[in-house]
Amino acid sequence: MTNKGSDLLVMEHVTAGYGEAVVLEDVSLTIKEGESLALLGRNGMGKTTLLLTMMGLTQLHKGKLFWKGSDITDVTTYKRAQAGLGWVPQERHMYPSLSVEEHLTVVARPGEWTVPKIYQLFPRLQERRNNMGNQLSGGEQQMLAIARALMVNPRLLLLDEPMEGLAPIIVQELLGVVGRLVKESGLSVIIVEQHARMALELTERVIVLDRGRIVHDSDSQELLDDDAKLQRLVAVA
Ligand SMILES: Nc1ncnc2c1ncn2[C@@H]1O[C@H](COP(=O)(O)OP(=O)(O)OP(=O)(O)O)[C@@H](O)[C@H]1O
Repeated sequence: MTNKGSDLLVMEHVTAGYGEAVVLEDVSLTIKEGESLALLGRNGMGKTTLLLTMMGLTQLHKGKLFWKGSDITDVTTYKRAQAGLGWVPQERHMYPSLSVEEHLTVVARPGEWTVPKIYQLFPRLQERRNNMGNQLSGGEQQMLAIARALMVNPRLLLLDEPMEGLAPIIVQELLGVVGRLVKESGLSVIIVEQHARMALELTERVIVLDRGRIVHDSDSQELLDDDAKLQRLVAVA
């Protein structure tokens, strides 16, 4: 069960980008405890930039960010991660010389998520526990990337295109895991995904970005039920 509750992350009138270049324009967004959000939009519309901005990895031009009510606008990425923002970037950044289990233990922080609990969620990682980072398939690497972020015991998990480049059978396996995370863990999750319907089926709420602005915000089911609108917003193949 999700635990709908208080505001977790609040962005107020955020304008951000890279150096002088503005990518996000006047974005205001509130993520609540336990909420699951699909972040959709065509290529280059600013989805990754929005996640990077939450982590403090872009140039903020205007606006403010709050985490559980505290102003984190000027807080470093490291401190944001410690406070509970867990980022799973598109590039998976595995270490060839660390085993699967070492990837998990080096980042572990006290909390609900432990190695045994991770292995329950990802039995495949338990099977591969002694494999090195460079001896894993793409799907296993993605599972490990998510598992590693969970070991930090975040409150909000940011998943940037977790299914990208994976074989359909692995996508199904990963979908099952992410679905369980979203529905059972009480964690807040934001999923950036090119496969819009897949993301909508996993989540409760959706926002769509168009040229750096939020142009749609609704229940995920509502957008799933309105095919014409979904086509217009994200040009689903
Ligand atoms: N490091 C960077 N420096 C300058 N501009 C960048 C940088 N990264 C991305 N951009 C630009 O920011 C805009 C938004 O990119 P972003 O990656 O956030 O989009 P996206 O919606 O995640 O797209 P995609 O689905 O292709 O990943 C694009 O115009 C892109 O060219």
